[in-house]
Amino acid sequence: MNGENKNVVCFGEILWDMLPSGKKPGGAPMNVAYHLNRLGIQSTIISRIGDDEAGRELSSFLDNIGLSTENIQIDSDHETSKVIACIGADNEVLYEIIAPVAWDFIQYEERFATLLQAADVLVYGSLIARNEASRDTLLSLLGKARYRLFDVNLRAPHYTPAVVDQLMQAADAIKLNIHELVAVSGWLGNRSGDEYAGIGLLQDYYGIQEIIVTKGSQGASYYTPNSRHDYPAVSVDVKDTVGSGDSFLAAFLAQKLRGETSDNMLEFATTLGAYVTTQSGACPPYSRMDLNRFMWEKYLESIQWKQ
Ligand SMILES: OC[C@H]1O[C@](O)(CO)[C@@H](O)[C@@H]1O
Repeated sequence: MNGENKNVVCFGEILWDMLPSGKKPGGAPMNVAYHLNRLGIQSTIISRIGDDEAGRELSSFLDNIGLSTENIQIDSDHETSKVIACIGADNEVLYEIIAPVAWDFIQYEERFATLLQAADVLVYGSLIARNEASRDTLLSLLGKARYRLFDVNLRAPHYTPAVVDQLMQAADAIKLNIHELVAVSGWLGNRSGDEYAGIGLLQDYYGIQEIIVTKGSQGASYYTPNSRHDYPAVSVDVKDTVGSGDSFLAAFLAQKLRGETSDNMLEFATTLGAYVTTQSGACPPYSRMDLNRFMWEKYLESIQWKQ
């Protein structure tokens, strides 16, 4: 299976990340659509921009990379989103996500439902649900999707446990980092902070079939009701970690849609996530050759090849 006939709809924010190195296109669902598209899986983003220069620039970015702007609404009352991203200790990124912005007001359109009926997967996150208007649209669309992948992506202070719970209820699969797992399973009573206890709780409470956990230097794990796969982290010289988790998710999904094994899904996801941290911003350009070279270098490092 080569994934040619598969297609994914991503719902949520599209924005400019204002980084110390300059402004870069971003927004978790847009980043996922970007990487899927680069990896040869047809994808589209449903979002909303302002009727302004920043919005027109985002539209041209999408046009240039071959992502459709057909499902990007234009808001005449709210500006295109900008996020101030600062890099803290240990390469941790701190996001100041200004509100309200155009993507807080995505309106339901009947054609989105048609789009979803033909899509293999709907990808969504929690940030888009901070405002009632986009949240209502998302909740309506969740009912139409064939398969729902929730990228938990908690961005304080833009979420509440009640809304995250609602989004969890709808999910067939979720991706979250270890801190998010501790937080979300903590709301359900997991006081130990233990990964396996947390996973068990989410599986039992929500009946979620697939859970992907990223754990920084501890690598990543993929859980189904009767299996668990682990993959170690790849060590890199980090430029910035913006969008690394989003590229991880896109690579994981691309492999899954191609019918690859769990180990291949995790391996490729970890590799692309690591590669993106060596570049600036969430959507760097790259070719198959760039990824091959990166994987090869990492392999040589792992066997401690010395010239
Ligand atoms: O979506 C919220 C923020 O998260 C990112 O997607 C990275 O994961 C940024 O591009 C964006 O500013």
